[in-house]
Amino acid sequence: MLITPLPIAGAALLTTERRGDTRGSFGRWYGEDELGDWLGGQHIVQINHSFSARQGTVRGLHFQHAPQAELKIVRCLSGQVWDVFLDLRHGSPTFMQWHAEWLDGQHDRALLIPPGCAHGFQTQSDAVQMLYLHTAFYTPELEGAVRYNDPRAAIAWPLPITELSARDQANPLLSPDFDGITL
Ligand SMILES: Cc1cn([C@H]2C[C@H](O)[C@@H](COP(=O)(O)OP(=O)(O)O[C@H]3O[C@H](C)C(=O)[C@H](O)[C@H]3O)O2)c(=O)[nH]c1=O
Repeated sequence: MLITPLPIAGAALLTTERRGDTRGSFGRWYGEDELGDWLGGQHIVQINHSFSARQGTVRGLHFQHAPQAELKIVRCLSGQVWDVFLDLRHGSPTFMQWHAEWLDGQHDRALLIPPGCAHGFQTQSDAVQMLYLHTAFYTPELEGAVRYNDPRAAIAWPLPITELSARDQANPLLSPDFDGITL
């Protein structure tokens, strides 16, 4: 696994190998031993999957508050996404900065997103499947969100948005004096 640090502290692009043979291919996608300190002593406890039918769909941006703040590893299984995360950590040198990567089902790349960052993506094709590895259990009462068009985040979605959940449409805007979440 190649671990490439990203401009947001604690985030990385994970590139894994795909060993091909006459049957097809095999890849080791995750190894706690390979990630070591990047996991900060946390372990994967929940794995999720989503399917988005239509190009232009936006999901997010979501995060969980402490004590269920979670590290996420996200990978695209089919189709293509523009995957983005926003640093909400109080005191972080990259507070309120976002970073995005193109992920797709053909290239073995995944994003490691540290706790305290809100995550979202926009599909760039139809029929997108995403895999999410989480280090905390889903805890609705500790879920937080940033609205897709929050001017303080200024996320530059590549395409016009075609699908957005009612909940994500109604996500609150960050107050002008929001100075981050504590973990
Ligand atoms: C996350 C989650 C959700 N749910 C339920 C809650 C809703 O009834 C339904 C769909 O949830 P939601 O609308 O939050 O799904 P997305 O909008 O795709 O959000 C996800 O995608 C964005 C980009 C993320 O980063 C989050 O990991 C995740 O929240 O599944 C569960 O039952 N368990 C879970 O772990």
